[in-house]
Amino acid sequence: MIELVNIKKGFGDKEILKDVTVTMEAGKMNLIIGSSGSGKTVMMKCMVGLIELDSGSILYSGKDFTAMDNNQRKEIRKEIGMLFQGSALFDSMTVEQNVMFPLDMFSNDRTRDKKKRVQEVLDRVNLKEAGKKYPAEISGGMKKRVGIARSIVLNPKYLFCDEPNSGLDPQTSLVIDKLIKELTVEYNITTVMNTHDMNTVMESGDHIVYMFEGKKQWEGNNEEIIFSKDKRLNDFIFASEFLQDAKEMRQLDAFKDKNWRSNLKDRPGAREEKA
Ligand SMILES: Nc1ncnc2c1ncn2[C@@H]1O[C@H](COP(=O)(O)OP(=O)(O)OP(=O)(O)O)[C@@H](O)[C@H]1O
Repeated sequence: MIELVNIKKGFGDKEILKDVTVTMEAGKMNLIIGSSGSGKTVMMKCMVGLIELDSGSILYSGKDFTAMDNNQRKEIRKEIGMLFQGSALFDSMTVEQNVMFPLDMFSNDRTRDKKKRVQEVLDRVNLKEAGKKYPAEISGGMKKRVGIARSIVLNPKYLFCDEPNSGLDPQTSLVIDKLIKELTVEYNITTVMNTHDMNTVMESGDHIVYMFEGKKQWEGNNEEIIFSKDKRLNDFIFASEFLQDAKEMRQLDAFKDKNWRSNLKDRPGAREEKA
C-alpha cells in the first residue's frame, strides 16, 4: 500500500500539487488520469523520490518515505518495479540480457538462479521463445512484454507504469493491460499507472484518481465512473458524443438486473468532491 498524505509541490510560485491525499492499495490497479498538465507525472515522480515534496508525506506500507535518508530509500526502491513509456530496452542487449539487467544490478544470487528467474518471468509474459532476440527483431507489444518482465523480475511490491500503452494498437493495449492486471493480483502488487487510455480506465480501473489542476477532483472505480455526476470528470472521460452514448448504454445495462434497486442503493456513484 502507498499512502499520499496532504502532499504539496510547487515550482517557483506555481502550485502544481495542491494538497493531495490518496491511498493506493495492494493487488489493485491504481490509475491516475487527468488532462495534460494536471500534475500526474509530478505526482508519480514525487512518489519515487525523483522530486522532493514541499509538504506532506508518502508512506510505503506504513513507512514514511519522505522522512528517509538515501540509504533507507534505496531499500524501498529495491521493491519498486518501473515500466516506462517507450519500454526503454537496451538495443544492444538480447531480451534475456535486458531482463537480467536488474538482477545483475541488485541481486547477489548465483548466475544459475538468476538465469532461471529470467526464464520464469519470460515464460510468464509468454516470451519463452524470444530470449535470444534483440529488441529490433520484435514487435512493439513484445517489447512492452519484455519491459513488464524486466519490471517484475525482482518481485516488486510496487509497480509504477507511465502510460504503458502509448504507441500500441488498441488490441495489443488490451493484452498488455490484462497482463499487468493479472500480475498485480497474482503477486499482490500495488500498481500505480499514469494513463490517457480510456480502454484501460474502463477495463482495469480498480481505483481511479482523476486529477484536475493539481487537485484530486474525483476518485472511484470503473463502475462508479459510469454513474459519476462530476461534470469535470464527465467532460474529460466522455468527451465525445459516442462515449456519452456508450455511458448511457452502460447505465441502462445496470438497470436490467432485477436487483438494480438494491445494487444502486449503496453505490457511491462517485465520492464527489468539491472542486
Ligand atoms: N521540473 C519542473 N519545473 C517546473 N515546472 C514543472 C516541472 N515539472 C513539471 N512542471 C510543470 O508541472 C505541471 C504538471 O506537469 P505534469 O508533467 O505533471 O503533467 P501531466 O498531468 O503529467 O501531463 P501529461 O499528461 O501531458 O504528461 C506542468 O505545468 C509542468 O510544466
